[in-house]
Amino acid sequence: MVKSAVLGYPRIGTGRAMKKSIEAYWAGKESEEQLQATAKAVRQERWETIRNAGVDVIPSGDFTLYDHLLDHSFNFGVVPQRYVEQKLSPLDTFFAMGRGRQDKSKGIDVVASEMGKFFDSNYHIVKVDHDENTKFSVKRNQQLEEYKEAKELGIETRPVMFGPITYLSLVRKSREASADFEPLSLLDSLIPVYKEILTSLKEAGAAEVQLDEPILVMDKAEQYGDLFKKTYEALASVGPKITITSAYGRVGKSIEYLKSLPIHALHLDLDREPKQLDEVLAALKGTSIGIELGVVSGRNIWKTDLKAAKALAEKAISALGAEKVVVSTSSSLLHTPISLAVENKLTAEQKSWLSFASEKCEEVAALAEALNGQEGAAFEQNTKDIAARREFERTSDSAVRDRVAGITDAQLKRKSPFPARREAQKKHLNLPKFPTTTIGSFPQTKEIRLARSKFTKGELSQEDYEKAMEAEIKHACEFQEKVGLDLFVHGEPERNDMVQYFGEQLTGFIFTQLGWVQSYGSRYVRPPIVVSDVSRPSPMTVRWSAYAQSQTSKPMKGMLTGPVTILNWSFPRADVSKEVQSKQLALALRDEVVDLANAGIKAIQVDEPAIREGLPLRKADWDNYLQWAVDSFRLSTSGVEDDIQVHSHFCYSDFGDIFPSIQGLDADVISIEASKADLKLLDVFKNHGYSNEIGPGVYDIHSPRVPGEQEIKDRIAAMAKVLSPDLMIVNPDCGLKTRGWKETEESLANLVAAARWARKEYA
Ligand code: MET
Ligand SMILES: [Zn+2]
Repeated sequence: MVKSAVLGYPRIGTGRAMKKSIEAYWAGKESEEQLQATAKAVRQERWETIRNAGVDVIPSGDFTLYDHLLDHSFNFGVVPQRYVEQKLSPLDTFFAMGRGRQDKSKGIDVVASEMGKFFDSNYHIVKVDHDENTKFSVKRNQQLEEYKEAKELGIETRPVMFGPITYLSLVRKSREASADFEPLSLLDSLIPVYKEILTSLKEAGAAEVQLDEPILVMDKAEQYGDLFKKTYEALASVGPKITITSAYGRVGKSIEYLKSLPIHALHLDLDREPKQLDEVLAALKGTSIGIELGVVSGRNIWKTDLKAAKALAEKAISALGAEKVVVSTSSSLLHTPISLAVENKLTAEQKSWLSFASEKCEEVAALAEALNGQEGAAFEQNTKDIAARREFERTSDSAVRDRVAGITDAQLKRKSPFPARREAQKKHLNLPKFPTTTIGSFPQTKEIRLARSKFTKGELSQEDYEKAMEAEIKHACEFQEKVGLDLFVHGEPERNDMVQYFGEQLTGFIFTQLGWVQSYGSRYVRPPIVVSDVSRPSPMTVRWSAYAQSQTSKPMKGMLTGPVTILNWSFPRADVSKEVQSKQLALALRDEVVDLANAGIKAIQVDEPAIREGLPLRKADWDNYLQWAVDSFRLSTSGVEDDIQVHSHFCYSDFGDIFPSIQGLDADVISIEASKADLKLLDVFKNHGYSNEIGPGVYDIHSPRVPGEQEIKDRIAAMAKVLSPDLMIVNPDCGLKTRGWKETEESLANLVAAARWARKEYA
């Protein structure tokens, strides 16, 4: 019998139940008991959904109130001293590690742990500090708790954890650690903790556990044979049967050592990397290791072609036998929305193309059934739906296709090189040294959100909506005058989201109403879905930027989301390459950039925060990606005269790997995140000699904490050691939409004061 499995499920709850409850708890409006009750109900709902879909292997232990990597650290008792000192309750300590905490009246002031993108997804993990003194223990046995909780509901589950090697590969090395310290060196002291947890699970009756080792899809894991051998020999001896999962890519050469581990099964991501199956089957043949086939995508929302999946699975069955084959999701389903059933604005045709988390559960179940000889109605319907989608894919916009095919080299280049552009821009913009600016968005208050949602629902007329947005933009301009910033932004009040806003105005996208996907903590996004060719019927932002410019004599920075980011933060179509989709977007944005310049906007920022996360996980795949990603950005920004200052923004500072590409974007100014990360990361700009202007963020915007003036001065001074003061601009790490006005005003006032100090200091 072939079994079906699901690796993990969204944690956000129907109706965004968790977000509501967690944020109410933070605001002091809900008690810890109320929050835990919501969490328990959501866990029950998840398990029952998966079980009712007919899935055999149901995950537990993958729930979290913030981030599951943070849970691991916290559960292992890894709580850095700065959090211990705050003397908070365990739950508040956990949240402080995730998002920082400031309560001046109580003397509480602690910054969050570093956040990082999770593999090539738009999900963020919380990377807790580790150093050579880090000790592990079982402070909280979440896997056991959840396993028992499900069992009480009559549901047998497979507990899930990160495997120890991935855990240690993802956490952060603390600033206090010695230079040659590597978290992986803690493996020997972590293994006993895993043994203890696995032993407890076995005693509680768990037959199987799932240890997620996505680090296996990275090149470096090919060197980890000894680590895997040591770890899994130790773990196999105590616990339930172990399935190792390898989501987000291919296991590559690591199969050489994986095939001799004492494990029950190896999971493969066959959505991303179907070609790896043959090699892996050949390696596993003759061993006792079974295979779990991740054929239902955990990353995209297209209906699985069950016929094709069945053919792959049949290969595995004939190589290893049905008893050793499980059909599964390619990764946890946490990257997909919960259910299509609640979407009532999508047409029946559109719905027939798609599959969200709960439908994906039905897919794995239907696939297993078919493989076991009962091709049911669901399978038959799937075949019809897939055929209809293929039919739709054949209809295309030939004007868009032709324009992409006709892209010339000249369209990828600004008129003059940076030094000449800089002179032209100096005259045009008239900014001081250490110019201050922000990354685009200002606080999105309840009133703004209400106005937008009323407008969407038709409860607010176009005219009143525009008035409301203009009032907000006017307020943003007055605010910036008051705090004394130099390069203004309009504040983005009209944007529900930096990708959705553009998608809604372009052809080729569709939108869900409730298709929320967790980005980090209680922040969820609703990625648009690219379903056909993309073009721009009319200007998208010019109206707002021009209005903003009319409100001030300071230069206004136009604000666009870049092609690669729009694509990476959407669900891309599966029938056309990402390169083509990105270039279609780039051409649409190019027209917008030109229109903004014609409307008198002198600086234009094209945000590309997602360019790095789109980087393929395997180095061999990088060049191809970087080529089209950089070309797309250049295509979108090179249609304007030299005096237009092109900015770009990235929410990270680790450019070591991709420096030449960042330089290759040839933006006049880039802003990056730098306040939380190690300033050493800035060395790469010095070492490679970055030639254009740069604004390393001087304070963290993910936390409500207000940075002191001295703190920002120190930050600028430290940065000025690495970067040329002549080329530095001063800005926060990222946009301010998640913040409140009060803390924003205090923070920016300190930022402006620090920049004024720097002008004198480095005169
Ligand atoms: C995630 S990057 C965000 C950039 C955008 N312009 C903003 O300020 O919100
Ligand atoms: Zn950002």
